[in-house]
Formats: sequence, C-alpha cells, structure tokens
Amino acid sequence: MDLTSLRAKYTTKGLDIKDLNPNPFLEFELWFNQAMDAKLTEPNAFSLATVGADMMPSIRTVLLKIFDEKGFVFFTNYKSNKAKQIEQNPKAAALFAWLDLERQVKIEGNIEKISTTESLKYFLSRPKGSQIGAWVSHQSQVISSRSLLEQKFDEIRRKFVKGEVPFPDFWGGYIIKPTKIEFWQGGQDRLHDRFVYELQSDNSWSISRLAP
Ligand SMILES: Cc1cc2nc3c(=O)[nH]c(=O)nc-3n(C[C@H](O)[C@H](O)[C@H](O)COP(=O)(O)O)c2cc1C
Repeated sequence: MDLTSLRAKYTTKGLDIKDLNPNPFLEFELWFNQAMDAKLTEPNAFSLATVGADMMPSIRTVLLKIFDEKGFVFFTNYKSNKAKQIEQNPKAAALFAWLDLERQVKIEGNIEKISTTESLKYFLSRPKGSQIGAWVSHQSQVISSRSLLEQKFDEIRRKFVKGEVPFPDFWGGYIIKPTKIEFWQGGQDRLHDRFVYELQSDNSWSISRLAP
C-alpha cells in the first residue's frame, strides 16, 4: 500500500517561547486539560518505551493515572515484560500523541516503582472487575486459550463475592521522573514548533527551541 499521498495540513497557530510556562509540569497540565476539553479518546493513553538488557526497544500503550511535579504514574503488572525491562534498565520514554490537536508531548526520564501504600490506594479505587482482572492475568506470559482466563476470572470472582479483593503484591504503579519534556505543535509547511525542557543540575528547567 502506497501512503505517500496521505498528507495532513497543520493549521494551528503555533507556539512561541513566551507562551510557555517555565514549569513543564504546568505546561503539561494545560495541554492535558485542553486534550480533555477537546474530548479526545483516552487522552491519558500514552506509548511507553523501555529497553531491557538485550537493548531491543519495546513499546506499548498504558494509561496515565496521576501526574504532578514528582512525575507521571501508570499502573501495571510487576512481572510483565515491561517490568523486567525496567528492572534491567530503569529508564523510559513516554509519548502522548494528541493528533486532533496537532500535538505531541515526549517525556524521557528515570522510572521507579511507587510505594505500596500509593499503589494500594489506587487499587482500592478500581472497580471490582478490574481488581479481579489484576489477579487473573499473568501479563505478557503465553496462555493456551481465552477460556482459561475466563475460568480463572470466575473462580476468583466466586472466591471474593462477599469480601474485598486482596491487593496483589505483583501489581502496582511506576513513576516516570522526567529529565526531558518536549512539546510539539504542528505548523504550516512542516515548520512545526518544538520546545524541549531539560532538567538542570540545580533542579531548574532550561527551555530550548528545536528544529522540526
Ligand atoms: C488503550 C490501552 C490502555 C492500556 N493501559 C494499560 C495500563 O494502564 N497498564 C498496563 O499494564 N497495560 C495497559 N495496556 C496494555 C499494554 O499496552 C500491554 O499490552 C501490556 O501492558 C503488556 O505489555 P508488556 O508485555 O510490554 O509488559 C493498555 C492497552 C491499551 C490499548
């Protein structure tokens, strides 16, 4: 299939350094709220890239659940492929592609587990079905059929039909602590605007414009 004629025009006003908040987390919050206001599908979904000891990059979608000046938090299975890669190499990149807004945000940084208390707090806020789902799925392992998953789901649901679903010790959150955050806004004739914030040794953030 030849896609060479598939071409979108970027028409948005563009970005200027004077429009940017000196604090990249506040800039991200502004863009995130605009993605919410635009009613994008799952605006908190992002591509998470990790690289394990074999140096082969791996990427998948996860959902951002918390963000503040400490970093960006998502939840997953601590025995999954991504978790193994993070253990081997605690660095990650995250990409939010808000294409309807002609925007992307790219985040790079260090990644670590959040505390069990914080993971538990989020686990308790999840619907019961999702809590059971965390128990059922040995994420990233080969399984022989879907029916096995469904059987296990039923077993666990019956077991905890009355009481609370216990918190699985192999499940929880990771926080990406950024050292770089890049904001990209589409511009006319491929003259896009890119600004990268980089964390300095005194914990301040520099801002540089990058060529598109
Ligand atoms: C929209 C969407 C949201 C997802 N959110 C999560 C998530 O928050 N956590 C998660 O572990 N997997 C999530 N997944 C599944 C992952 O993309 C991936 O299949 C899974 O985490 C296993 O990845 P791994 O084998 O690289 O560890 C999501 C997938 C999609 C399409």
